[in-house]
Amino acid sequence: MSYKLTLRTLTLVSTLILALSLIPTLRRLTLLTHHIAPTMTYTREQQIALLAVQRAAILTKAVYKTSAKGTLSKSDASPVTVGDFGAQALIISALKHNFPDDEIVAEEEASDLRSNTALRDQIWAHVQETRLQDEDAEKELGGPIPSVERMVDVIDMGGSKGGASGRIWTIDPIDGTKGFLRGGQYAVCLALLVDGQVKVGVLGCPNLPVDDTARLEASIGQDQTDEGKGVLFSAIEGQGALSRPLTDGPLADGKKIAMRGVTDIAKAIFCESVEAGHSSHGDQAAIAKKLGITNASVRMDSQAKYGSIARGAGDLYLRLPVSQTYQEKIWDHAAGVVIVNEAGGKVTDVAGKPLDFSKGRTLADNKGVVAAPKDVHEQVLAAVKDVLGVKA
Ligand SMILES: Nc1ncnc2c1ncn2[C@@H]1O[C@H](COP(=O)(O)O)[C@@H](OP(=O)(O)O)[C@H]1O
Ligand SMILES: [Mg+2]
Ligand SMILES: [Mg+2]
Ligand SMILES: [Mg+2]
Repeated sequence: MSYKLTLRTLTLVSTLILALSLIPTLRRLTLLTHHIAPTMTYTREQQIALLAVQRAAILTKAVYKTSAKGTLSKSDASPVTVGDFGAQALIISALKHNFPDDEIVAEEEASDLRSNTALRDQIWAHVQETRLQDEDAEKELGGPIPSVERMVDVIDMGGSKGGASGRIWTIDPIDGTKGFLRGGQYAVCLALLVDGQVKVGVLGCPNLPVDDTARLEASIGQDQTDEGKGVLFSAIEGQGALSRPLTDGPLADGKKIAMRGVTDIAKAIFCESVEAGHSSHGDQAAIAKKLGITNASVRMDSQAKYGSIARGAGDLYLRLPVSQTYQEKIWDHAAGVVIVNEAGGKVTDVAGKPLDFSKGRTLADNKGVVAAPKDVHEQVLAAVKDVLGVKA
């Protein structure tokens, strides 16, 4: 009896010792699956980004339909509207709820709203009204912002300096604000940088056709209807690029997109900014001519250009600098670049260097943008260098 008891005690003690000795290994394993798995796949980040962009686009569409868009002129004479502020508030609120430790580089800041309470209240009215129809998805984003004061504070949470380390989200709540005001193209843009590399990108383009195969059309501005319009582009580094309809309801499934194979560069469709002050239409025309391209350029505002070439509606996007001092902003390119790369494209500056997102809020080490299918990028870049060289 006492022998049996000792044996049982011994077995119990040794099982206990074994279990205790396994704890560090088990803990390491859980940490591994917890930390490495999500950051390697970025599925959750993409899901939240898609929903956040979708919700922000619902707001911008509602603002577009109102006559009072509350346009202010910023210090660089560029416009900002109720739509830009409201979309930024909703996106930051969703990011803070899901990823409280991540940094945020966003285009807008709230100082004007602290003195202009009329504009602040106009934004608040839209922010309060905007919900995702899908209640679970709305909950995933943390639900509504609780007060107008909180909304103003949230808008100001995008002031990170950016840089080469850690997780940094970058937001352009309305890219192509001038296009938005004209009824042209605009995009709600969100991307995640990890140690200076773009890992996830989402573009919401309410005025592009849903149909990935629709012919690319110049879109300077017209009265927009929602009929057949609205697309969400997304990409995770190394996992391809997707498009899906941008609706007000539950997220549709994504479809893989790819750039067109260009066999004859003379037949390529190239797109550029509407605004002549944002890129050199003259240099771009000279480059197209050098490549034998006779089709007129397709002019449209915003990163809708990146999305359009990524799905093969166009082929090239040229953004040649107009000024030697202007530095491109990271939020104007991050999402578009990962989407084009993942669709089989290549994006560099005019010197052939990849865009470097690790330099802070701007692409301080780059000048201009040349985006093309991988196979023809070198040929396009040679024409760019030729034209710029001739000018110098
Ligand atoms: N001088 C300049 N050169 C290049 N880009 C400029 C510029 N001045 C403003 N921009 C940027 O051009 C963006 C629009 O690009 P596009 O011409 O392709 O539509 C603007 O984004 P916002 O509309 O978000 O302010 C703004 O950041
Ligand atoms: Mg702006
Ligand atoms: Mg922009
Ligand atoms: Mg903007």
